[in-house]
Amino acid sequence: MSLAGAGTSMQTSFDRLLELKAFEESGGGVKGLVDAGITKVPRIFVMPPEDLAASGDRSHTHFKIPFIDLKDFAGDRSVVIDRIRQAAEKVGFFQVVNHGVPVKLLEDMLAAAREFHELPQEVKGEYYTREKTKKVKYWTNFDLYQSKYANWRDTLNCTMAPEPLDPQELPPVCRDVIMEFSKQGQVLGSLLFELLSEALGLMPNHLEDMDCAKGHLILSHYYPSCPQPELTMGLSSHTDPDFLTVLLQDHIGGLQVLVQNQWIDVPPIPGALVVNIGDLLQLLSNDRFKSVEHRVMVNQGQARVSIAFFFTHDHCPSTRMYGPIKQLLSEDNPPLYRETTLQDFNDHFYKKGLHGIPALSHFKLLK
Ligand SMILES: O=C(O)CCC(=O)C(=O)O
Ligand SMILES: [Fe+2]
Repeated sequence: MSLAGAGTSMQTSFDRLLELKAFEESGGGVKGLVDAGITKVPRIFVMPPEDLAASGDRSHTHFKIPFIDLKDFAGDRSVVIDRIRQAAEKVGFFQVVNHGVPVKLLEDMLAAAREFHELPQEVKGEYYTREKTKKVKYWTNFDLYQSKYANWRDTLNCTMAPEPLDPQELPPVCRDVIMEFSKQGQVLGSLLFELLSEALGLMPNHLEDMDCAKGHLILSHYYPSCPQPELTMGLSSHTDPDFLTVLLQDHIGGLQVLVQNQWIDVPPIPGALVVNIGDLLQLLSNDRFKSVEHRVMVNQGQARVSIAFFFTHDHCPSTRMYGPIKQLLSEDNPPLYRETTLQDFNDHFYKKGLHGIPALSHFKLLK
């Protein structure tokens, strides 16, 4: 395979397509490039400096991503709900501890994901696919052909619910741990949707009764060490196309959130989980809760692993319509979005990819 390094020649869209195809046909993702010993970032990954730049000067901000101890919830529920409401309205992100998922399971999940991505290519290559109907997909850049720049990241994408996944479909190195993580994540999801419902002033079961916790994907991401981290990104700036995301990150760091036009680090905290509001919850809450832009920087030296637990439905056609929740609307707060099915929302998002106009604006009602 020939993939030219950064800055070797003028780039044409024809070149780009050829290079994307060569990358795809290699079947080894970004990790495969690194294992092959590349010393320059191939052109398909190179982002212009303005897209890479940190907006604002981070050294002047003391802002910290909210940190919420769910243990307090047993004592004073309203305190936890207030904190969650503030975080969901202002930042769209918070970290939780004492969330009920055993810390040992978190460690095992990260280790198993790393083990999968570090398997020899001939072994993990069996799972490499872009086939939409497959519930277990190992791939790189879900939007490889749609987005302007490829990201420095590979993913094992598992659709776990609502239709149960046959564990035999999962790679043996991470089979048991993914099944257990799915079970425990589901329990935490129910609790979070309960607290978020109350934070919106609704009955505790409101969001779960709308099937927000019914489906989930587990995305095991691997961000290989990068020879020129100043030229590319692990994951471009985006918002999540789901109701809610629970993210487990390892100790390396690199996740940043855009708060008041400044990129703020989400520091790894052992045993903690990062929670963020997705586009669909912003839509349901009529913009009260915010689905906020975030991105992942890469580094030279260490590969990073993260596990994103996406609450949404994939592979599950449902005619259920999702729009701003009626109880939250009033004359002063008219609906900002039209109703959509998850199928339509997902189709729009996957056709578009990560870059460009945010998916939610497609569903916005014209004023
Ligand atoms: O790897 C991370 O820290 C973030 C992953 C993420 O944002 C996503 O999967 O949407
Ligand atoms: Fe994300």
